[in-house]
Amino acid sequence: MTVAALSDDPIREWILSEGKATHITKICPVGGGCINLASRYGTDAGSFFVKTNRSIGPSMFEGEALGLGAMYETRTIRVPRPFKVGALPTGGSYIIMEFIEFGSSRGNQSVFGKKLAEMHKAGKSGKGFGFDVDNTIGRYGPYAHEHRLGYQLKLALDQYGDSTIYQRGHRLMKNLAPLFEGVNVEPCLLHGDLWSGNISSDKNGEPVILDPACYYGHNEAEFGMSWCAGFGGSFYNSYFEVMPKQPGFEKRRDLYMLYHYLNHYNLFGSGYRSSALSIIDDYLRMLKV
Ligand SMILES: Nc1ncnc2c1ncn2[C@@H]1O[C@H](COP(=O)(O)OP(=O)(O)OP(=O)(O)O)[C@@H](O)[C@H]1O
Repeated sequence: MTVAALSDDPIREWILSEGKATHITKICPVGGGCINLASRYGTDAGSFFVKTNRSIGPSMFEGEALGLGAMYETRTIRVPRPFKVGALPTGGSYIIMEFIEFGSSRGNQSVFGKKLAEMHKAGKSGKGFGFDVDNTIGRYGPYAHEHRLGYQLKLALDQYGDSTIYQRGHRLMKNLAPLFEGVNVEPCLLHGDLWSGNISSDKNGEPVILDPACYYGHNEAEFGMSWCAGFGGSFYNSYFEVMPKQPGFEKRRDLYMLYHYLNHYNLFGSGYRSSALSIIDDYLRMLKV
């Protein structure tokens, strides 16, 4: 067996071979991200956007590339096309993707709603719920709530010893059926982490979404971050023209937010606890359980 030597600079190597550039004109840092180092590689074959991470192996970027690729293939909303993920010789990993020239605004809300709905409609799963890899937001199986909510509840118990959240959350999970009466939940391709930091527009004003945590799930779960996404009336109106609103949508809205509040509680601490607990308590009261 021959083992290919890890190139000194696999990013450069890819750009100058499969990337079809003959030379790299300049490399500029791109600000904004907190976790990874981002750069623009300018070449005679156009620009490439590259993120590197010094400590984590390629798995995180593989998840990102699979998600971007799945969304890209729907040919609906604009996302950067992923090109290559690999390991760095110094440890860590990189992702190379299409460079997008961003515009100054977030773009037209009603176009955004329509395109997002088109993605949900086109991105149907052949394999049920979940995704091929564990991405940064976590895995999800056919019993969506048990997997996603159950995972966050267990984390709150293990991490903070929060048995109140854990027990009440489980009581809610066992009693969700009335919220889904008459609803046909089909797995759709979701961005999975749709808040304003991941929503932008290109220089033509076309909406662009970035940094996904994709999975196949109920389309309504995409609005679980709406408390920091700023979706307005025109966004929802055009969304529902393509993906009609299902009965009981309003009753389930907080349930899908609960997952993200719990995730924030687990990641960032007790500031998010009361929001999560009050959603759980409101449902327990409403469902009389
Ligand atoms: N495909 C792209 N083309 C051009 N610029 C991009 C592209 N993707 C992201 N950017 C810009 O690069 C910066 C960092 O990107 P991003 O937020 O994806 O990095 P990150 O470190 O993975 O994210 P975060 O820390 O927010 O989780 C942002 O300012 C973003 O606007």
